[in-house]
Amino acid sequence: REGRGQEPWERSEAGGVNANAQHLHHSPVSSPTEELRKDKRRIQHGSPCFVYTLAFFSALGGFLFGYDTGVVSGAMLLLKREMNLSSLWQELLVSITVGAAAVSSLAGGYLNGLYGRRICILLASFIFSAGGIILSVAHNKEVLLCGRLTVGLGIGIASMTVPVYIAEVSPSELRGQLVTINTLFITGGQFVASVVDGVFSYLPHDGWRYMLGLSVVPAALQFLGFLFLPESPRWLLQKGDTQNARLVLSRIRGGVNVDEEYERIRSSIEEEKIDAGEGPVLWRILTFAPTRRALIVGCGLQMFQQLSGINTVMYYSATILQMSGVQDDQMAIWLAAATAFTNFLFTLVGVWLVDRVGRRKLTLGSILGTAVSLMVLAAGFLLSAQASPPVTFHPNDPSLHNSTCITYGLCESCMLNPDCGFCYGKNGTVVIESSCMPVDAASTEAAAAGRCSNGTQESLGVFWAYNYCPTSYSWIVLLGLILYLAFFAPGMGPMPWTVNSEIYPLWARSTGNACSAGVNWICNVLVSLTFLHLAQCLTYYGAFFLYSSLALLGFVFVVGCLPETKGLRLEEIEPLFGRQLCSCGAGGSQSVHYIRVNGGNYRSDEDVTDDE
Ligand SMILES: O[C@H]1[C@H](O)[C@@H](O)[C@H](O)[C@@H](O)[C@H]1O
Repeated sequence: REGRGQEPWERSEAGGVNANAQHLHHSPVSSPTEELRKDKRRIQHGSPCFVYTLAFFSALGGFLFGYDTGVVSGAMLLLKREMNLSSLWQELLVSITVGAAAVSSLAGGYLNGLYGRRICILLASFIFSAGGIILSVAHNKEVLLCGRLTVGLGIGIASMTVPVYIAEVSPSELRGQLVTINTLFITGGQFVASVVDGVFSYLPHDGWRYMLGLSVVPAALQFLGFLFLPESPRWLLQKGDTQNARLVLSRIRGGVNVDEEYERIRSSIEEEKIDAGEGPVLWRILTFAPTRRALIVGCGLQMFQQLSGINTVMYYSATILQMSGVQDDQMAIWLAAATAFTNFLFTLVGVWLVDRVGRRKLTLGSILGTAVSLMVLAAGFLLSAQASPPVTFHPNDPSLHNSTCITYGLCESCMLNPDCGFCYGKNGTVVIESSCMPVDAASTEAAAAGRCSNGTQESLGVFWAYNYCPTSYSWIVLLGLILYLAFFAPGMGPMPWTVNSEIYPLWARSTGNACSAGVNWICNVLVSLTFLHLAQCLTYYGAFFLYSSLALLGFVFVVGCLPETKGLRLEEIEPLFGRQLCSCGAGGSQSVHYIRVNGGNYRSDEDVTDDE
């Protein structure tokens, strides 16, 4: 398109670059005219009831994504004892799911283009069900690994298909909210997983079978639901199935007249066919400037979501809470559920805000707040490290002579070695007679030898701290954790998924989403696998300062590159990427509407106001 002299899309704010452009301004704050317009659209789109049903059944994919990634930590506590798992096997069982999700999300782009969204969702729910069954009947670690891999394949396909499907069936004024519901379901899945972990942790034998197997229920529900739910009308139209596309669109819109919407999608697909060029889709995306920019924005958002450390914070929330003085392990499990619930609750705020304040402002506020909260977390860890209690007691047990644990002089360095824990007594609030001991091979809840070989025994005045040090600055860490979730969950949690579902033209949508979801999963693996090493090299506060700097970098990226897509139709979004990448974000806050002027100049149904 570039260099053709005339852009098929014109920005009304562009200073009249093309005199043919019809334009429509509308203020970021809801004016009475805008409200009227919204009412008119609502009437035109009929009852959104069916769309909500579609969103619900699709978002079960998000629920399974959250459940299967969240449930494993609790299951692992039981599994490692029952199956005598080495730490290599534990790491394998946790990360194979995320790794498989990375691969299958990339493959999902191809499958989506070929077989459509509906078949992909059916496939994902079938794979989820199969994975759940394999996991619940597994009798050895190899079968478990196979189950975790299967579940990961389902997660990857669902993670890239569901947002695309919801975006394609939603009316534009509800799109942000409905796609964000998918992330609400992800965090809901993580919360339910943590409750299930809590409940079944009281069932030491086979409790993990229930934890891992319960996901079959929502997976089967989604599969059954999608047997009766329709394909995306946009995909049908793209494949030339015009009759079904019109039927489905009319069904989704509650039987009202869909001629205008249908024609608009059809003509935009026609135009895309001319624009899209030749060769593999990824190649075409990369060689066509607007889609290339959209891909950079989409992948960048997903990358910064993971680099700002959400999964580390979630995973280590139990540790963070233990630092704050929660000594009891059962209690820590329930407090981790409280963390997951907080994440869920603040995602709900995001659902409420996304179509009100828009994607750009929400993401900006969220990532800035995330960066500041990470600094608070880091400061809490720094102060705790500076006040770290020294090792004052060196037990004379010959079995310990080869252990590196006894070489540490401070709790801080002892705690950063995953093979060691801190064993201490208390005189009031003062730590006394403290030693650094190797951890028991069977459980991190006790030392391999000495006073703490039975774990914490308050009645004897003996305390065992694995992964944390007793500190009086823990409240700062706790404050940082709460602030982090409050800022991250409404914006940086859902927006990367929501924005990606809408920024690509139809021909590039599945491939664009596959790539950005792939980036999300790859960064997820990277961050989770490197955290412990990072903490050992840089300490906890160093690691969190690093995440904070990365979040600040993300802020700059969002300021420059993320345009506002609120209220625009999917067919109206591509031209937002018509300018240089770093200036794509500049026009975002103006909420300008675009109207296609190629061929017959289309008037949108909003072109009825006097501000034309
Ligand atoms: O958007 C989600 C959500 O924020 C989850 O809490 C997180 O675990 C995922 O990695 C992320 O993609």
